[in-house]
Amino acid sequence: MTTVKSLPPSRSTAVYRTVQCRQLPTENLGFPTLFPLNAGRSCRSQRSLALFYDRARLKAYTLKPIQAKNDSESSCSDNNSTSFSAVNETGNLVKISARCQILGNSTNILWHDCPVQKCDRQQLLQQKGCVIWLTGLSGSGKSTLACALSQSLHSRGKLTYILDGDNIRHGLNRDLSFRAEDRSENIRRIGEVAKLFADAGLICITSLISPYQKDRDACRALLPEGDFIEVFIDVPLHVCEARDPKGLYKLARAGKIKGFTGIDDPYEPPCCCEIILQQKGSDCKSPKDMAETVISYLEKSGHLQA
Ligand SMILES: Nc1ncnc2c1ncn2[C@@H]1O[C@H](COP(=O)(O)OS(=O)(=O)O)[C@@H](OP(=O)(O)O)[C@H]1O
Ligand SMILES: Nc1ncnc2c1ncn2[C@@H]1O[C@H](COP(=O)(O)OP(=O)(O)O)[C@@H](O)[C@H]1O
Repeated sequence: MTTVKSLPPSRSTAVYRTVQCRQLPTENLGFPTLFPLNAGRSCRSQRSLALFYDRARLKAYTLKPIQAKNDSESSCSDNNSTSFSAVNETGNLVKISARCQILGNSTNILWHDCPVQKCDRQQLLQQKGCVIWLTGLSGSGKSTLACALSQSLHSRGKLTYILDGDNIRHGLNRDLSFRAEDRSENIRRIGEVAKLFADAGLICITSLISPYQKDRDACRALLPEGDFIEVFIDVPLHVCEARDPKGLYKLARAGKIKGFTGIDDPYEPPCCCEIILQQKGSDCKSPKDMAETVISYLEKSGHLQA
């Protein structure tokens, strides 16, 4: 039977949010089946090393290589979650459930840790890093709210940064279109960047249509519990269309833009988000009032202090 190395016994029954699996050219580091079922044969090698870390307790240990005995039933399901058995330092068999993630096409990459960690940066900034994810139709007021929120938090001495879809499509994501797979890639990349900003200790505000639930969920899963705050700006299509500040709805209705969200491309409203800012009839709160609603949430959630 294999043994688990460097796995703190007190943590051994925790639910691990992410498991990164990769192969190393090292014998005796066996973790054969912690891979999606559709992974290539080479991924199932007996020489795979499972590296796992618990994002919720990032400070305690970031990445610990383990040796583990795979469970006979263990394999990643479609949503990449899995459970497996391992033997902890005290020799007890423990069950670990995890999300697993394959490290793309790269090989021989290990996590590098720094003694200055997220909690140290948060202490310096006197705030907690998080992502405020604004989602809604074009013209619903995402960019306006993002600015109002950033201004209001800035005036309270809080460090924020806005990732706006329009702007990022000028640079990092200039290669992406509005086809479904490109929208997903747009969200995935921005989700990863937002995660880095939150890890830096900033309050990162994203302003993207982000029309698909599964993409927003995937970004949520990148962050520790409570640090992804999804805000749905729930403004009816006819209101957004009447605003039409860029004239895009008009072009979409005229068939000059294909695949425009809300017209001939879907928008999936969040099924469970932290905050809904709703426009009721002709009554719409001012951007400043909406920002206050979000700030009250941040105050209660403790993100405005270290
Ligand atoms: N086909 C189509 N559908 C929707 N939106 C379109 C389209 N083409 C261009 N635009 C403009 O691009 C802005 C949305 O970019 P996002 O990166 O937020 O979109 S997405 O999240 O990837 O769906 C969006 O900006 P906002 O109005 O700020 O939402 C539009 O101005
Ligand atoms: N709370 C609000 N009440 C009324 N009008 C608003 C509000 N928020 C934004 N707007 C207006 O709606 C239009 C679209 O806002 P914008 O922030 O660009 O939306 P989005 O980024 O979602 O496309 C702009 O003309 C803006 O002035």
